[in-house]
Amino acid sequence: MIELLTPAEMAEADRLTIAAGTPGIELMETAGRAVADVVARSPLGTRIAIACGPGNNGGDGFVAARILGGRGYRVQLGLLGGLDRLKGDAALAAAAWRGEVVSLAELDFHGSGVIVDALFGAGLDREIGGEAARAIETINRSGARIVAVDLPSGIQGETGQVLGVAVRATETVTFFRAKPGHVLMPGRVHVGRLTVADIGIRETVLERIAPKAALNRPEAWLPSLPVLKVDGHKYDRGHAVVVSGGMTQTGAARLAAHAALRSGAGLVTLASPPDALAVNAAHLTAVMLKRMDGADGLAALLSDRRLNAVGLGPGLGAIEVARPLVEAALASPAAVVLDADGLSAFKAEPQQLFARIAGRPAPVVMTPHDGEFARLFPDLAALPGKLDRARQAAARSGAVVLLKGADTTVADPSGRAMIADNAPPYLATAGSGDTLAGIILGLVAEGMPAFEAAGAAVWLHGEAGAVLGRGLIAEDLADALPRVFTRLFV
Ligand SMILES: NC(=O)C1=CN([C@@H]2O[C@H](COP(=O)(O)OP(=O)(O)OC[C@H]3O[C@@H](n4cnc5c(N)ncnc54)[C@H](OP(=O)(O)O)[C@@H]3O)[C@@H](O)[C@H]2O)[C@@H](O)CC1
Ligand SMILES: Nc1ncnc2c1ncn2[C@@H]1O[C@H](COP(=O)(O)OP(=O)(O)O)[C@@H](O)[C@H]1O
Ligand SMILES: [K+]
Repeated sequence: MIELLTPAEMAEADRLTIAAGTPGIELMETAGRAVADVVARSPLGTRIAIACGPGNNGGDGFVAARILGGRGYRVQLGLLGGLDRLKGDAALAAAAWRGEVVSLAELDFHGSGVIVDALFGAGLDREIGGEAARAIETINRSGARIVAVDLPSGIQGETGQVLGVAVRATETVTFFRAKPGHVLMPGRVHVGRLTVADIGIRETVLERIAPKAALNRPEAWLPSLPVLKVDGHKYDRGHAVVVSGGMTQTGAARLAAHAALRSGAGLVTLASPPDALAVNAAHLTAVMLKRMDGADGLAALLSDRRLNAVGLGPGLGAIEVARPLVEAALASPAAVVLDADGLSAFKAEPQQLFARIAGRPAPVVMTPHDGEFARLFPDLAALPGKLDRARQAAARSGAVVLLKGADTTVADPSGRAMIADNAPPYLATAGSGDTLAGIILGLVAEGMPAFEAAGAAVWLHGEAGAVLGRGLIAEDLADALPRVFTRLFV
């Protein structure tokens, strides 16, 4: 598991380490050295400008300046505010710097090959303006290699939001663990290449801090992926149902059904309204087809408990059609994956949806994009942090919430969360979300717990996109899964 620490959790890691006997200045020395090591990938002779802020982020900058100067680099250091404003470890680091200290405005950004951004890190707590904002704009226009200390200044560590203006770094060096703001958008774009440096904080502090957010990597969910038994049977792998829309909108459900079969369900049945049976029949092979007469038909189908997971929403249709079907699915004992029209069907009365989820024995996974999210959670949609949005939505609804995008975030009602950073932009194509819903459904049908299944599906979907490359269409994604699974196990 690769934990992501909020700035507050990182400060706690710092505090616990200092309390256990490592002085703060030692952590700062190691942090500054890690920054210097990254900067020193540029050849000797490169001019280096170091922009320091008034807190400990600036302190790291002073340490890096001293180390780089000692290695023979030509270093110029500029400080925001006076030296007398520095406190604690930053003041100690500044006292050890023997070179000149100029003002930020005097720093020769344009004549430098590398700029070290040590203005603000974890302590940024408001919009940047004035002299610091002007310096950041100049840094961004400089054309130099930009190495940010901890976070690109202006990026909020918890949310990845830009507070006013933010450095666009070539590389960022952070300490101990990445922060959510390194992977959430737009932070990730400002971070550039991320190095996570060991500064001597012990792993054991994580037991005390118990962070609840992690990077979406196989370590986060692989232990929950069902292991196939040598003597296994398809009936051991679950039977998923996908509900089709009417005659002219059947493709989305078929994409999901196909993906569910690829991702793990032993059997998949497409439940089709009578008018769409012929068109569905013409397009299905391994996926089975069953006639479904409205919500009563779906309820009857799902009364067979072997059908243990149902997915609905893609192409489901208008509210009058979609809502009774979703209600029937939620009244069944099956796990439910709700997407697209299945979510929008409750936009006028989201509480009705949450009331139906509450107390269900089987899990519900909801997979909104931003638009669908805003329909169900209008007040949460304005929150600045995607992690916070997903977590609060999960807590309110009782479902696992998967909030889509380049930084797809999955959260469960207890606050556990994972953020993905492996999705290539060509995943943004029609039907891609339908496929994702199907992948989740297949994994849940196979017996994977819902939170882990949602996380695994996002990662698999992203990897499938990466394997296929530019030009992919949604139809290809599920068919790339065997290759992704193979890579997962070698
Ligand atoms: N934790 C650890 O383990 C380790 C942490 N380390 C390092 O410490 C960093 C965190 O240091 P930090 O807490 O001193 O905060 P930091 O980012 O320097 O900024 C605070 C200063 O900026 C100011 N300020 C804030 N916003 C502003 C704005 N918009 N516009 C203008 N001013 C603004 C604020 O001023 P004030 O609010 O007092 O006016 C305050 O002076 C962390 O990122 C890492 O690099 C390492 O040394 C090793 C171990
Ligand atoms: N810029 C992006 N980079 C990576 N993945 C993206 C990006 N934008 C969207 N996606 C992904 O593409 C999929 C689109 O899903 P969705 O919006 O439901 O589309 P559709 O309804 O057409 O299937 C989601 O998995 C989403 O996370
Ligand atoms: K910084």
